[in-house]
Amino acid sequence: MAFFTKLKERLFKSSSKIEDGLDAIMEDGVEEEVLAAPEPRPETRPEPEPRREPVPEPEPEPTLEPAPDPEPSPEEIPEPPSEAPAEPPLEWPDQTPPEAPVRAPDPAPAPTPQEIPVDDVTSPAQDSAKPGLLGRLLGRKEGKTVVRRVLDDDMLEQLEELLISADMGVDTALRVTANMAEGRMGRKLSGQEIKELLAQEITRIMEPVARPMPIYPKTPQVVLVVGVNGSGKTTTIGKLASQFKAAGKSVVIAAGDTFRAAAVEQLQIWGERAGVPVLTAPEGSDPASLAFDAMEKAQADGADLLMIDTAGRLQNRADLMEELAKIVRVIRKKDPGAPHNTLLVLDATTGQNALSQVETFQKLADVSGLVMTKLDGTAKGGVLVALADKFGLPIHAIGVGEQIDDLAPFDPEDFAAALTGLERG
Ligand SMILES: Nc1nc2c(ncn2[C@@H]2O[C@H](COP(=O)(O)OP(=O)(O)OP(=O)(O)O)[C@@H](O)[C@H]2O)c(=O)[nH]1
Repeated sequence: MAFFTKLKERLFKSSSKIEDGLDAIMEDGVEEEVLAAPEPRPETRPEPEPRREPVPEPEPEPTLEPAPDPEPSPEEIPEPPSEAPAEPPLEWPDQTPPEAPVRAPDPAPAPTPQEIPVDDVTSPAQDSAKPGLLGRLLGRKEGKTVVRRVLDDDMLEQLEELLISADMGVDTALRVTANMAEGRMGRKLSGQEIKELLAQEITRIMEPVARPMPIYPKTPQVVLVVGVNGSGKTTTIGKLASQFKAAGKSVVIAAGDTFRAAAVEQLQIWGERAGVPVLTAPEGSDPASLAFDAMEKAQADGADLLMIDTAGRLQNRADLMEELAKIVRVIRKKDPGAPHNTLLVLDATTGQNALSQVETFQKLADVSGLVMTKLDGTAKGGVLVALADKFGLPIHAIGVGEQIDDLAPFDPEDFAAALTGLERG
């Protein structure tokens, strides 16, 4: 699926964080596996030689025998190609800020040089630049050996920490790992199996909330769009308007954040792009009055949808609550069932903060669904899982860029695969 590829590329910061973390967890616990397993190289040569000792010539010089090169004590096996001694582990954390992973197709965000070495370097050089303490083991992994690790308490704890660091939140991370472990403790799992299990759990949590915004037969359908400043309300309205228009719906937009001239201008630009009329009011005028006018126009024009932008000033919560309540009161004079949807737009880069925004806006308005923006370029995509787990609100769409077509329906399987770095056919 084309969008999956795009999503995976865009979500790379999140996915590579979890993916790299999973790789590190696997490699961290794999010692016993590798030691007990293949890689006979170093052993084969040395062994045969010592047997030459009992040769003939029981003459002098018995001392020469032990001297030769062999003597490969079996304990040394861990030393593969002597590339990366013990130092790289110390360097690795410095070079690798929290996010900058290895697979970085996206040039915009992290200006770090790690982006380039991506696929070109398939050699040990790349491996040794990976998670530090594993340098030695990685050399060995080159072969076709499947690395497995026993699922034990230690590993579960590492998984929990990884998911928490990926912004899934403590409760969700614990639940996810507990489910992953159920019936599997003590079993040896490969990295691929772990990714699959994790993706499966994430999909399970996300599936019930993956619902497109419902479209009702009654028109105009009024969509109130709320969210803090900068969360992406304007952009999302523009993208949604464009999609609805492309689907044959007629749309009207009301620029309800009348206190910010810049916000109104932005919305007008998006309206132009989408080919949708944008109703505005003088700066500082009553947003409810604009909403009322917009409602009249939408009804008069026979529009299918009216999208109302709102202010996002959380600093003055009481004012904002009153403002939103007034908008609702006023449009209900025209249609008692309005607004039919109240979309809360959340910025994924705020991570755990998104959770408190949902709580706050649920008190301010009757939130009916979420749109999560800026999933591109953030390592905090895991917060969606926490949101789904905690609130169960429908996620109607996700924003993965600033362009008009960078809004996609939320697909739980694609998302889970992208987040965990699971390859999908
Ligand atoms: N990368 C990325 N940027 C986004 C996305 N959605 C919105 N943005 C950017 O986020 C910034 C804020 O978006 P707006 O749509 O203006 O946010 P807003 O909530 O309307 O903000 P106010 O007008 O201040 O209330 C803009 O620079 C957008 O281009 C997204 O999905 N991905």
